[in-house]
Amino acid sequence: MFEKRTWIRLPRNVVVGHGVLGQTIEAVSELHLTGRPLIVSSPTPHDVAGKRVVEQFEDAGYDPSEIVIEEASFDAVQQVIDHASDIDAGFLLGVGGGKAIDITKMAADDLGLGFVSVPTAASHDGIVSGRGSVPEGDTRHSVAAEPPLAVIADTEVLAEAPWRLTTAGCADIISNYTAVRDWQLAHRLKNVHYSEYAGALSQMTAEMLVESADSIKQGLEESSWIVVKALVSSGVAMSIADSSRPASGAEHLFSHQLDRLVPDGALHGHQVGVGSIMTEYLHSGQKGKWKDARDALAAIGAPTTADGLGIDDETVIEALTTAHQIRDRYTVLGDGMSEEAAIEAATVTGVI
Ligand SMILES: NC(=O)C1=CN([C@@H]2O[C@H](COP(=O)(O)OP(=O)(O)OC[C@H]3O[C@@H](n4cnc5c(N)ncnc54)[C@H](O)[C@@H]3O)[C@@H](O)[C@H]2O)C=CC1
Ligand SMILES: O=C(CO)COP(=O)(O)O
Ligand SMILES: [Zn+2]
Repeated sequence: MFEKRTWIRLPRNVVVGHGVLGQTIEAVSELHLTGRPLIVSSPTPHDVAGKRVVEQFEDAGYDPSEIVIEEASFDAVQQVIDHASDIDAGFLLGVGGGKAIDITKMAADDLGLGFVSVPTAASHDGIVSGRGSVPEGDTRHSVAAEPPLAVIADTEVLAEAPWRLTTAGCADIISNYTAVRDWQLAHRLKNVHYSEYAGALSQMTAEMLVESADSIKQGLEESSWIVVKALVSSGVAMSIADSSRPASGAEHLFSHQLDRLVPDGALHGHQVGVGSIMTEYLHSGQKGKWKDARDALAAIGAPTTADGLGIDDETVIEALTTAHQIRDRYTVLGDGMSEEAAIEAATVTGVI
């Protein structure tokens, strides 16, 4: 008997473009959500977009409530759950960068409520995904979470965000190359399930972004358009796979480990980008494609070195040699790199 099943959860409305924040009510009312909206944001996103979202709900006769979270943690998720329960929220909107959006989607999952994603930066590909990623102690939990029913990505808001957030989003996409290579390796060596559709979409998204590098320039709203569409596409790949595998391999393990070692270090996208230069080298050796990864990152102005991340060489080596411990995900790091091999990889690729 044929027993395979797949259940792909995707947003119904993906609204991207100049000024679309002003269409929040329109995009949400189509979803037939009822009850009080709870708007979750962090301090800056609250100022640049959250307030406007709240005002729109007030003007439209809803009774919105809001909460501004300060950090990405399980405590913050709990704060949102408690607040939503206190006010008897009907649905949630996450307004901000990757952390605010992840916290909202995890809280929505727990509460069994609908969730709408309102990114204020094109900095990460969790905009659409049904995964939430929050550190806890020594580990990183990427858990199934409520995927957004709608995404409202205003390119005017995204273009006004600091440019480094956009280059971080580009680097998060460029890292899909190595993520897919790790996934294929895990499939061959460990029989991990591999989705051809999700793998191909993730890879194609990275290729299209790299091909558009010339049009990704500071001050051009068009750049935010190109990047956010790639982020959406990468998130869809994760939804198809029902896993972050298409967009998260060893380069992400490296970044998650850096987050532990240097809590206020560099942006997620920038860290995974530098990680992918080294893991590409580990996959294909000195004559392999690591220079392509480095050049693609350099072309859009993302860091390619430890210095560029503002992280010292020793910490890079420590993160590389311990990254395999962060979660049960087989990658090119196998059961761990020796210190000598890590120094070699980081030195040959010019990261340190
Ligand atoms: N769930 C998923 O599938 C994914 C989750 N992530 C997670 O997302 C997080 C990284 O997201 P980021 O956005 O890089 O970090 P973040 O959410 O900390 O944002 C970075 C900074 O940008 C600020 N910011 C956001 N919008 C702004 C604006 N318009 N103007 C000025 N400042 C603004 C934020 O306040 C924050 O200080 C990580 O925790 C990562 O693990 C990343 C990719 C996928
Ligand atoms: O950052 C991500 C994809 O870009 C999410 O991956 P993680 O599962 O490693 O948190
Ligand atoms: Zn990422």
